[in-house]
Amino acid sequence: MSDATALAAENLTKRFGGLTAVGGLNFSLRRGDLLSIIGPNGAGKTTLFNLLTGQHPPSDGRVIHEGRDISALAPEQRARLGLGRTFQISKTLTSMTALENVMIGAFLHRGKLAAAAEHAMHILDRVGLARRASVRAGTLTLSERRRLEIARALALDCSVLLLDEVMAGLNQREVDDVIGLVRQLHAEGLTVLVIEHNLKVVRAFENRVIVMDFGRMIADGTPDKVLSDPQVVEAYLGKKAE
Ligand SMILES: Nc1ncnc2c1ncn2[C@@H]1O[C@H](COP(=O)(O)OP(=O)(O)OP(=O)(O)O)[C@@H](O)[C@H]1O
Repeated sequence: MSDATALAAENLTKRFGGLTAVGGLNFSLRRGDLLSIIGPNGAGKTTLFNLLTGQHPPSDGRVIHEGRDISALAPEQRARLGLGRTFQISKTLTSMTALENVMIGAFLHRGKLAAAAEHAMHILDRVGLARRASVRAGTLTLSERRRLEIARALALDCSVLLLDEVMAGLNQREVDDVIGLVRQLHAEGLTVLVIEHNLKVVRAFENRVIVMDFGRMIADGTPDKVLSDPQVVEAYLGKKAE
């Protein structure tokens, strides 16, 4: 795996009036890294994603992608550079089929309908949804919709994938399946950032974790190290880590 920096935050800050949702965050990811981001409700995790993918302009600091400052770029421009994401509130178009949902993104990049359909089908297969291609997205199960969200991000040929609580509401078997999918995408070379509340998932990934609290990073390291850090236990868990 190359050690080139895929994505970095430099003093990244977002203020909403008097509230600092993200305050002076610094981290750097190499291509092919997998990073979990945890923290209590309101810690600033989704705001961090919004800063990285351009939904929010930063109040201060910079977002660096492959060595280039992309802080002033719009979300679509960042998507074209390879930043793909899912949203906490699904953006799948429920009246369209799974295939059509993925084709929209594929079409943006390919510009020809037949090529977009072929690419979208390939992606549905990659996320395990090929058999559901012609089913309306609104009738998919929650777990399938999460896969579809991921497929929509992949359709934009992303090299960095940001997943915002894709496991929320899934049962254990479904969580295990999505963990498998994320591992597979990571093994294929994607750089992956995962916002996650389920600590079993964070442990399962066995990769770097950063912990946010009140917009700041309070810990950074392996799951074992981070989840036994007294500051994390107090701030995040409010009790002894499982
Ligand atoms: N557009 C906004 N305008 C004003 N305040 C906001 C906005 N977006 C987020 N906030 C505030 O910023 C803080 C961080 O919110 P954020 O959604 O990033 O937290 P989070 O860690 O993702 O929480 P959760 O785990 O509940 O999703 C919260 O206090 C939230 O109310």
